[in-house]
Amino acid sequence: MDSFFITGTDTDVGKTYVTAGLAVTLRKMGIDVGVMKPFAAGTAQKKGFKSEDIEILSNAAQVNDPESLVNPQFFPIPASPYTASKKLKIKPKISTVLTNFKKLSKLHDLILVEGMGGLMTPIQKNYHIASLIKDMKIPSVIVTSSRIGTINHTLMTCMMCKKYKIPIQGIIINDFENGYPTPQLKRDLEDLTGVKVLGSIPFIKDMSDTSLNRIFKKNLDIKSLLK
Ligand SMILES: Nc1ncnc2c1ncn2[C@@H]1O[C@H](COP(=O)(O)OP(=O)(O)OP(=O)(O)O)[C@@H](O)[C@H]1O
Ligand SMILES: C[C@H](N)[C@H](N)CCCCCC(=O)O
Ligand SMILES: [Mg+2]
Repeated sequence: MDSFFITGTDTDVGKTYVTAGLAVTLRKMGIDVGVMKPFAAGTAQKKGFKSEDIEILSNAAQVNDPESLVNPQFFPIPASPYTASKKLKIKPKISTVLTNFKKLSKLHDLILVEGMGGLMTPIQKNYHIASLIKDMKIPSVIVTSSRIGTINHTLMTCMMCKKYKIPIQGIIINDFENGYPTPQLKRDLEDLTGVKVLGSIPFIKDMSDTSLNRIFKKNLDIKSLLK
């Protein structure tokens, strides 16, 4: 069963929320889901995982994989690995990330890998999130918002995926802020990109398993995701 790299049009577009919802829904279908966030950045949590994203994803997938495996590198400043590693004079651990991904793939049926920022977030000078997806040899899922302006961001992201020859399994609209009506946005994005929109996720008030499973089963074409 294929793993997926959940990328997005930007930071804060909802990759974590969408990946968590997918993890719960696939787990409830009996799939042994693993999660990974190769690189994370920001203010480290005082307890548990440094990255809040990893805490959310591990809870959603109900896995006990160690932090060192699921999040090989955490940068304690809110920036790309390229910027943070220059500032902190440390090297991004790309080979560790790829080794860990292989290890996780042996432990679970599939891995949901969450990116960081957008597709062209630099990890080092000539190596971006897009390069990492290529090296992981897995298809992408693009999370986009419904905000006015999302069409430009989504088209650029799809074009760069095509340039890097990264397969796109589908686009997921994260409709948590007011913007375009989602049926119109779905129609326009599919027409403009030729990529299937797998569905649209509304504002999520309750991140419980029951709530996420209900919302994602109702709003997403999971069959197309897994085909
Ligand atoms: N569907 C949603 N319902 C409610 N709030 C949402 C939703 N999606 C995103 N948010 C809000 O937006 C914030 C950013 O979302 P999220 O952390 O998923 O972004 P991200 O793309 O994972 O960012 P990063 O690049 O830092 O990993 C969340 O903390 C939450 O407050
Ligand atoms: C700290 C933030 N929430 C993300 N995790 C990192 C976003 C990197 C963005 C790089 C860029 O400016 O494009
Ligand atoms: Mg995130």
